Amino acid sequence: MSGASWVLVLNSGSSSVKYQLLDMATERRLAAGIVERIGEEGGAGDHAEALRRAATDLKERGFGLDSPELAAVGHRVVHGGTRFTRPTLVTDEVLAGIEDLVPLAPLHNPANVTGIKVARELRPDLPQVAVFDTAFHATIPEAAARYAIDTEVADRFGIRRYGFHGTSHAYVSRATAALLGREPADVNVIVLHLGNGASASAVRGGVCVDTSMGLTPLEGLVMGTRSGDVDPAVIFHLERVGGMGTDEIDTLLNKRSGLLGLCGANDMREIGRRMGEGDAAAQTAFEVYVHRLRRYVGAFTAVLGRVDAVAFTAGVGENSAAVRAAAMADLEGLGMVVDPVRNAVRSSAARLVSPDGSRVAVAVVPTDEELEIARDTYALAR
Ligand SMILES: Nc1ncnc2c1ncn2[C@@H]1O[C@H](COP(=O)(O)OP(=O)(O)O)[C@@H](O)[C@H]1O
Ligand SMILES: CC(=O)OP(=O)(O)O
Ligand SMILES: [Mg+2]
Repeated sequence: MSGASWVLVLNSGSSSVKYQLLDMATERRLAAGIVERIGEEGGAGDHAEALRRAATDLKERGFGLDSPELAAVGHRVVHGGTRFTRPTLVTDEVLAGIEDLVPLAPLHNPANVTGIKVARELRPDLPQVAVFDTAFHATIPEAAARYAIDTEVADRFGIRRYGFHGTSHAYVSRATAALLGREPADVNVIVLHLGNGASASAVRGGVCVDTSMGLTPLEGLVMGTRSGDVDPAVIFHLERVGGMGTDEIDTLLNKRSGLLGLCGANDMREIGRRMGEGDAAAQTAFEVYVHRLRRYVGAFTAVLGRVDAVAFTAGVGENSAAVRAAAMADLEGLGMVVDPVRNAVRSSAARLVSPDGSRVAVAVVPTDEELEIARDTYALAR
């Protein structure tokens, strides 16, 4: 490859496309944007149109995708199954492999496939790299990855814990070690990625050993619109007693549950405001959210045996002092303490919120999935 050093990163979600252009010679962000409300009124009609809007926006800002500086396009792909466990150069065969995984991630993988197809059309000459959310979790041992159901059935249908948000868990666990001035191999970290989707991971010496999401991004923590853990029998009950169909229950648990289902709002800022006004449903939603989080902190403390750091990241983790304080309250016995003054500081930098000399460092570590994807992409494409 020539001296081209720009990487375009595409993160195609179920209803939005986030894009960033980075110059990997300096790791500087040249431009970033988002096309939201895909398929809704006032938004782009579909993902293909959203990507064309992104290309037009970049062109207007002086970064046309026809530029010879563009070296590669990196795509966030949510589900890589057992087949894709590292960043992968996209070929026709790889694209077909990603399409094969659509049944395991029906909300996410179709958008990722469209993103790859449109980017290939725009620049057929460029390497396209798929970076998988599941890849960092490929090291999770069998004891944590296997569900206790009939092995033959599980293997036939690919039912196991895959885990998601892997680029974030990888990036944040390394950045946490750097914040502590230690090597990733020397630290055990619990990473709490709390965005719209939310997941926790247990990272031992840089290697992921457990995570809260499972076969799909539905399991685990309470999320903006997803329920996280429920007794699987809730589904049978809704079918048999509630007369609901499979798709209806899927939509209920993925899109009408979590914080939204509990109080009608999926944004933690609004929940905070409503709690200030004495709204009981918002208070309950907050408490259910925090209780689930604490359960996973406890579980992953046991999984790791020794915890050096707890890292809060993504929209809620980076911005909500209230969630951090509540999640870590009364955990002195586990060595986890939050200093209220440090916790109240607003900053975009990685920082400690625990007092100096704490047994466990509690930290806010901003994630950067796009930079991580751009690094993986550039490393493969150049
Ligand atoms: N200042 C803030 N205080 C509390 N929560 C916030 C704040 N800013 C953002 N959030 C939360 O972060 C969520 C979005 O997180 P983000 O990581 O950007 O999501 P995504 O999964 O879409 O990447 C919002 O829905 C909101 O709940
Ligand atoms: C996998 C997943 O939950 O992604 P997001 O948080 O982008 O919805
Ligand atoms: Mg996110």
